Amino acid sequence: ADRQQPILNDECSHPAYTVHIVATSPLVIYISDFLTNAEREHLLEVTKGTFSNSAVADSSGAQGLQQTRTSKSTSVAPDSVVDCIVSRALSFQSPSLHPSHVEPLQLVAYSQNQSYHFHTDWFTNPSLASPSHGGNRISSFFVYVDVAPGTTGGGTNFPVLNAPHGEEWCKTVDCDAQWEDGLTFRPVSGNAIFWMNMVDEGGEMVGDERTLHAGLPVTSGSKVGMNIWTREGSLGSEYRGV
Ligand SMILES: O=C(O)CCC(=O)C(=O)O
Ligand SMILES: [Fe+2]
Repeated sequence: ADRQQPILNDECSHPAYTVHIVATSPLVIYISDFLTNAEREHLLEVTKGTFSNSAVADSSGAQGLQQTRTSKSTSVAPDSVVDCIVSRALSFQSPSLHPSHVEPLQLVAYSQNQSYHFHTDWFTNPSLASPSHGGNRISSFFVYVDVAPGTTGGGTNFPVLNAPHGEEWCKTVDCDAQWEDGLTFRPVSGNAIFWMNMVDEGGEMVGDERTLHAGLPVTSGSKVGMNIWTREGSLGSEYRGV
């Protein structure tokens, strides 16, 4: 009777998330309710006090601090809840995708006036996409883990992509944005954006320039997001922290 009760079930049950295709080239999919509230709280709890200034890889491949990314980041250590989220992200993509293709999950926290300038998640520097790195980042999930009530700004903007038409999109897409600014997702807790970073060019997979995106400045409130990056191949164990 005095046995400690697990906070969450270890069975890894998945929420009934819903998906909508936003674009087919590049493939962009919007996912509602990708995380449960219990998972969101768990991620915040296990990373509390571990955030430090976000790094960016420069053209030489070196990781450094830059004004283009003013948020704070942390890696999430694997546990049963985290592994369950990873398995969800894997099976979303393919039933045959091996967990070794996924990078350690990263949380990124923005407070007022913080942002992440335009970038691609795939690396332009081949040294960061070598076979031991599992090649390049084939896909990205950006998950809104926690958006404070009343937060303004903090959308995720794809300047080269077109916003889908229709009133029904306006909860998830910023319908007030200028057409020429491209596609901007509103930050909504628990929801996620999935996209493919690479495209087949004559039989070779290359980074897709159209996946350029930014984390727009949070103008008030705060936002915590999570990156789930999948590599083309198996990531060496030294990069998976195991
Ligand atoms: O904050 C966002 O909306 C996007 C963040 C992002 O693109 C990243 O962390 O790679
Ligand atoms: Fe990104």
